[in-house]
Amino acid sequence: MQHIQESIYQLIVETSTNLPKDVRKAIRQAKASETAGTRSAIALETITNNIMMAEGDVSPICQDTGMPTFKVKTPVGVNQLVIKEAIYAAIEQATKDGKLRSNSVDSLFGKNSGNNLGPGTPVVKFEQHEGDYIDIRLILKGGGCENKNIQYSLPCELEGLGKAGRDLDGIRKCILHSVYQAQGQGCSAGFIGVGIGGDRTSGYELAKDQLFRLSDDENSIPELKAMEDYIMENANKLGVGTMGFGGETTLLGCKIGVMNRLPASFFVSVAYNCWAFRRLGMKINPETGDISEWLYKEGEEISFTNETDETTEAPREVKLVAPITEEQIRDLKVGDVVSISGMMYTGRDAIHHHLKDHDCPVDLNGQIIYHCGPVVLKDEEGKYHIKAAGPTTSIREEPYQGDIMKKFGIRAVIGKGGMGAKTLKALEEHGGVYLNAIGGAAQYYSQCIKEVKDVNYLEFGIPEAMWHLQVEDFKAVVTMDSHGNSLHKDVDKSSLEKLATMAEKVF
Ligand SMILES: O=C(O)C[C@H](O)C(=O)O
Ligand code: SF4
Repeated sequence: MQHIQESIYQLIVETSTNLPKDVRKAIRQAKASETAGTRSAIALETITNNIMMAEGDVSPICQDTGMPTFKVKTPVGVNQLVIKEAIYAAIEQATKDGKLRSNSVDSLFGKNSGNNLGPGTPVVKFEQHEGDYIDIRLILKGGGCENKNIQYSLPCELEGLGKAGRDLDGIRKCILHSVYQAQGQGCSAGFIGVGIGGDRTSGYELAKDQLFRLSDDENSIPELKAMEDYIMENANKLGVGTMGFGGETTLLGCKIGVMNRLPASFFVSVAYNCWAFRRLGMKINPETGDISEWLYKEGEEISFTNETDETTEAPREVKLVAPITEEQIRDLKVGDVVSISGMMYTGRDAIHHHLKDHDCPVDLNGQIIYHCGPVVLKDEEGKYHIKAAGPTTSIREEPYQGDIMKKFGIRAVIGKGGMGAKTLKALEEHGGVYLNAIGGAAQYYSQCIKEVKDVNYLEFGIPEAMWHLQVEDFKAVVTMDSHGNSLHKDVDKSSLEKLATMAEKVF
């Protein structure tokens, strides 16, 4: 098996940089269903551009390269320890080469291991099979969509839908609710894997296993096929849309599996995966370790074309260069597009937590904070280069954001998925704005970053450090303004109303 490490390295690189065909097909269909010129259509344009850029540059589609999860099937007699070692070595190499972000963090002390190895990372599951080849599949599932996974214990009470009982209709309600509760925060439109039954652990495992199915396969259980079709049709009526901007496509795929349960338990577990659904696999020759076949790659090439016939009026575009004045911020309204040039500073979980009771090494008065944990490489001269840099989910900073904006005079924050009532109030009082960038579009934004000027707090690890970025024409949409308006609040409300129309029994 002398080539096994190289084969696994290729699997990791390809998974991080090149979306499988069934996923591309679903995204292409979503794009075709949106009216050109709408916010969702523009977001999908950025997403499809990003997919093509990542493939062309062999760079990560999204900066969050997730929890690497390997499923390995071996013929009887193959040494699984050798495969495990090869996986670890390939993971380390792919991290060094900027194909994976260092994502393994000590849960007690916050230290990033730097090489994506550590207790529980990566996830590797082995099974034996009757085949004469090694089957290795990999999913790179990011943290933002992982946070939107949800597990229901039936019977339960669901907002909008009422009581969900221990029957098919109760399951239907849970699945619809799971899509509603994700809103745009898991970078919708998403794919869901659903596990019915099991215990809390095996239920989630079953849900994740569904993500290894092709998104256009057919369920062999008629009841579940009917449920998958129903969910695809009806979840897309919720109007959450791409990135929670509203629109026609909220769900790109739904796969449901079932297993037995205990008499006292009835779990419905849902694994939510963002549009950047990175899943590939390969068959490997157990003698040499060479790749004999790629999985999830059958069929014609799926590429994307750019629409030009805009039928809706293009949104207003405002140019911003920091430091920004309160007057400039008060002029911005939900729906405006801003194009930023000049400086912005990254800050996410660790920085927000730190700044709440510390000073900042840079003057943030009038400045822009970008919720982003980039992939960064250092060259031989010691200069940093951004390899991928899309936004992270902003709601995690909800407890701190308003106070920090006021304390340091920050005028704008960029992130994705929107923020809550506390931040909205602070934006109004202080004169601040929330800007939504397109989640997962890490290559698209990385190309707007012209230089890394400096970095602070590198001891928090690469994703959590404060990177000083010089950008040019970095585009984002105003989704929360200083006049009390929030697109996220509006979409949540209207999608909950839609959900409530689906309360009646169907199955
Ligand atoms: O950690 C990140 O960069 C992003 C994360 O996957 C998210 O969706 O919030
Ligand atoms: S930022 Fe969005 S696209 Fe990237 S991993 Fe997180 S949820 Fe997925």
